[in-house]
Order: sequence, then structure tokens, then C-alpha cells
Amino acid sequence: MYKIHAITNDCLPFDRLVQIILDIQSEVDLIQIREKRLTEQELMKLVQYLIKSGVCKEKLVINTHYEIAVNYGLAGVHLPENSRHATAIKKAYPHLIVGRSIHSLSSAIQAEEDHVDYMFFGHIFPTASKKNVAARGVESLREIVQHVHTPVIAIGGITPQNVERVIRTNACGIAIMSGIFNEPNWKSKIRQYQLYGRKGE
Ligand SMILES: Cc1nc(C(=O)O)sc1CCOP(=O)(O)O
Repeated sequence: MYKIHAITNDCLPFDRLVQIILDIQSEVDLIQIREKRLTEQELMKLVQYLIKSGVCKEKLVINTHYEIAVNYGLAGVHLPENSRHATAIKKAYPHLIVGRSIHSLSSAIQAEEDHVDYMFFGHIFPTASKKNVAARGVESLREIVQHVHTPVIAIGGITPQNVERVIRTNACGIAIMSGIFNEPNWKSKIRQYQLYGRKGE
């Protein structure tokens, strides 16, 4: 079964965000807190509240703020493409999962040299959150997957209808934002994403 990462969509009211995370945690491998509009203080509050509400710390990765991941015992941190902190973070906190976004083969090779634990490559298909950049497509994904040993997670515009094409590239997983967090029936939607993996087992 391929990995499923859920990425928060930076626009939900606090209570709804917490509810969805609680509901989906047993269905996905990792949940990335990507709430860019929040201050560091607000992010800490959110993380504290999630843990207090019963969210499993080992399921949580936070975007950029590795100090929050360390201080609250989260599974890891997800870094942007231009971040050069991965090597230093891995050295200081070997237990922390460190992921990075990449958008080209050269970035993928750099991320591998920096010993990240996984990389996100996207966006694979057109998606509302990347309107002004052309989608990179499944063939670019396949090329990246063939060139690196580090797990590659595909992101961007992935739906239950196209997930099979993505996984056929040998990408080791998918990352989903709107397909979970913008969905009224988020739990049943995740099951649709899982279906191809189950059939392929
Ligand atoms: C957060 C993000 N990063 C991307 C990248 O290409 O690096 S695409 C993306 C948004 C993914 O949202 P959806 O699942 O709704 O298409």
C-alpha cells in the first residue's frame, strides 16, 4: 500500500480543522500542518490543542517550523524547496522525519544529497493552489522516481480518478490537500484514495 499524506489547506476554522484531523488520523500515514497564515505562537497553540484532543504526535509533521516539531515531539518537519536546513536538522535531531518539496530533477538530487527522508514532487496535475504554474505531469514524476532512492510522494491535483496513473510511476505515495480538507465527506473520500492501493496489493 502506498503512503497517504494529508496536507492542511490553510483556510479552515480552528474547530473544523481539529475535527478533520481527529477523524482522518487513522486513515493516513502523516498529516502535514501547513497553516501559513498562522503565527508561530498560533501554530504552537494549534499543535498543543491537537495533542490534547487525542491526535497522535507520531502522525504530525509541521511545515517549516522544526523547533515546534522538536519541542512538541512531533514526527517531523516538511521544508520548502529552497530550505538548506535539512542536513543540519537531521544531524541535530536524527529521529525527526525531514521532508522537502522539490520541483525539478536537480532539486531532487540535491534533496537526496541532503539526506531528506522523503520528498514531495509536484504539482502533477492542475490544482487550484498552483494556478499560475503549468502542471508537471506523470512523466516528470516517473523521471524523478527513477533517479533517486529517497521516497518520492506525488502532490498536486491528485484525485481518486487519477491516483492509479500516479502510483504506476512507482512513486511511493500521494499527498492530498483539497481532496480531503475541502470535502464535506472527508473520511469516505480518503477510502476512495486507498482503493487502488488495496486492489493492487
Ligand atoms: C501544497 C502544495 N504543494 C505543491 C507542490 O507542487 O509543491 S501542490 C500543493 C497543493 C496540493 O493541493 P491539492 O491536493 O488540493 O491539489
